[in-house]
Amino acid sequence: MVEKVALIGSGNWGSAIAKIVGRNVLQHPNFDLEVRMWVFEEIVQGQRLTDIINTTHENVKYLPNVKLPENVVAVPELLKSVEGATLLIFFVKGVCEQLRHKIVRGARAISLIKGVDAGGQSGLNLISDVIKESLQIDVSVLMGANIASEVAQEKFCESTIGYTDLANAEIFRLIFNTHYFRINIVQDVAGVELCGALKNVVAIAAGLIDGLKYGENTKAAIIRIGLMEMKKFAKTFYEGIRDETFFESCGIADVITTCFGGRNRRIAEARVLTGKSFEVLEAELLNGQKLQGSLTSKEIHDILAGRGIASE
Ligand SMILES: NC(=O)c1ccc[n+]([C@@H]2O[C@H](COP(=O)([O-])OP(=O)(O)OC[C@H]3O[C@@H](n4cnc5c(N)ncnc54)[C@H](O)[C@@H]3O)[C@@H](O)[C@H]2O)c1
Ligand SMILES: O=P(O)(O)OC[C@H](O)CO
Repeated sequence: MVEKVALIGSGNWGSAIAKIVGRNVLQHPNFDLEVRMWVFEEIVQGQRLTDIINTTHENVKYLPNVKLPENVVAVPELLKSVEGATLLIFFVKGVCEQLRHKIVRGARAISLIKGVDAGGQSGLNLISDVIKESLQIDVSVLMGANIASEVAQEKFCESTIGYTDLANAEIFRLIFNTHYFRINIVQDVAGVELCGALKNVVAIAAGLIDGLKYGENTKAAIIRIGLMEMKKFAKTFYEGIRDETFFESCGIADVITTCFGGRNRRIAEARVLTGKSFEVLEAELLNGQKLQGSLTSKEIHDILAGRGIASE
């Protein structure tokens, strides 16, 4: 079977991954050479972003100064972007319902979205489960210590795929793995995904203490306590979470990178220094990129409060 890849989303991370996947499909047999990337259309410098990407091969708004492979094609229509696709890579949530009954039989998906879906019986849904239920397909996840701009510059890092179906994990490893972006796979979707979501909460805490100038000892304590709380949260809500997952790139490594280099840390520090709200700072400082951590913090707090365990 010929595999065909579609990227659903084209922000900072989506574009960095487009560079990797676009190149990798050219290296392996049995892959369609065209990789479609769904772009939420917007006008940038008087032109449609899709036209800019398809002529300059650069996402000038979300990943400037990085060339994308020419076989990555920006598509503004969601349904057209997934036509014939057997491997779906998600960067945005909230579009699955539009894809219901519209994807090819035998397709598999992977979510690179670091967040949760506040809903379901326990108040908490994994985004991978939302995708799985909407599309009735197997869904893996990829999370790790991966600041997009550094990955796009081909600086060495690692990432973690959490899987249920080993064959699907292996095919996704094939399209993501490079000498500078090294993939490890673990059979723990919930553990890997919750690491990716919860590290953003720890990043907000790290940014706040940077703003308060508490110093490096306090930050190290926040990182250690944060990691322990991530583990406790994951084990409270899901069975089968593996301790080892927290030592993968998606665990300790992502907590470290995000507490030093990420957008969430930066905006939380600015929150203390300026007194402005997270929403205002997101709009002022991120040029269209999204801040996940403040939203996830609130969702996680509400979920815990709903169970009467927020104080833990
Ligand atoms: N940026 C990173 O370094 C990084 C690294 C790893 C994981 N992630 C995660 O990947 C996911 C995607 O992040 P990103 O950095 O690619 O995105 P981003 O924050 O750079 O960009 C936001 C994206 O949302 C799109 N958008 C804006 N309004 C929209 C709307 N109404 N409907 C649909 N799309 C809309 C924009 O076009 C853009 O593609 C997030 O969950 C993030 O936590 C990011
Ligand atoms: O810039 P942040 O805070 O969204 O973090 C980016 C990545 O998730 C780090 O792995």
